[in-house]
Amino acid sequence: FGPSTAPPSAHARKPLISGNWKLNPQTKEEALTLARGIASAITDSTPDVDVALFVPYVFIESTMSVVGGKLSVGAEGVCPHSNGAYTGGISTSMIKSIGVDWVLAGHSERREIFGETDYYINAQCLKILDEGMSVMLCIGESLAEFEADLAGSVCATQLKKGLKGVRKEDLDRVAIAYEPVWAIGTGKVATPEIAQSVHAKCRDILAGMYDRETANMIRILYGGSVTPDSIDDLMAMPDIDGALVGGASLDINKFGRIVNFNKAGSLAPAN
Ligand SMILES: O=C[C@H](O)COP(=O)(O)O
Repeated sequence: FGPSTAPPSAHARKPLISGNWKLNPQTKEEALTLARGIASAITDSTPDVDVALFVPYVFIESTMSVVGGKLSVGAEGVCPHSNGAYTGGISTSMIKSIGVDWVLAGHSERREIFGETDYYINAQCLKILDEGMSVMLCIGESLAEFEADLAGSVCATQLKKGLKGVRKEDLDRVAIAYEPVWAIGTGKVATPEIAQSVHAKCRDILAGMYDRETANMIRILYGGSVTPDSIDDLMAMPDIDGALVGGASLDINKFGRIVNFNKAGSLAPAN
C-alpha cells in the first residue's frame, strides 16, 4: 500500500444500509413482522447494497430465521470481557456462536446513557475483530461541539481512541458511522454537505492513521434522522457510503425506501 493519488470517489465501496432497532420493538411477534417486511423490500431491483439490522439480543436468532439471508443481523453491542463475573454481559463468543457477523460499538447512547468510554469502546472493537466479526464504530459530536466547529477534532479523537491497536489488515471488517448527536432522533438531519465535509475529514484522519489507500476502502456511514426524504441526497455524496438508521428502521415502508435509495440524488429519476 502506498499513498494514492486517486480521489476517494474513484474507489468502489459497496454501500451499507443498516438499521438500529435500539430498545424496540417490544415483542418477538412485532420484531419478526418488521424483519419479514424489511427483507421483502429487498428485491432484484434494489441497488447493489449490503443491508444489516442491529437488533436486541433476544431477537437475533429469530430475526435471522425469517430474513432468508437477504441481510445481516447484528448485535447492538457486546461486553469486551471474554467470560466470568460480568452480570448482564453478552460476550463476543456467545454472539458469534449464533451466527452474528456485525456488532455496533460506540453509539452515542452507549457513551452518554451507559457511560461507555473510548477505552471501553476500543476494547470492544478489538474483541469483536479478534473474534472474526465486523464492527461498526459510531462517532460524532454534540450540538455544542458542532456549534464550536469541533466536529472534525471530536471525530478524530474518537476514531484514534476507538481504533487504537486495530491492525490495517482487519480494517476490511470495520465500518465507521458518523452520527452527529444533535441529529439523532431529533428530526434534524445534517445537510448532505455538512455530512460530506465531516466524512471527508474522517477519511483524512483514517489516512493519517493508516494510509490513503486503506482509508479509501473503509465505509463511512451517516446516521441521524435519516428518512426516505433525505437518503438519496446523502447517498449522492462521494464519501457517504451508507446509513445507520434508527427510527425509520422500525417502519417497513420507510426503511424499505431507504434500502432502495437513488445514488443519483433526489432530483434524478427514481430507480
Ligand atoms: O443508530 C442510529 C442513530 O442513532 C440514528 O437514529 P435516528 O435515525 O432515530 O435519528
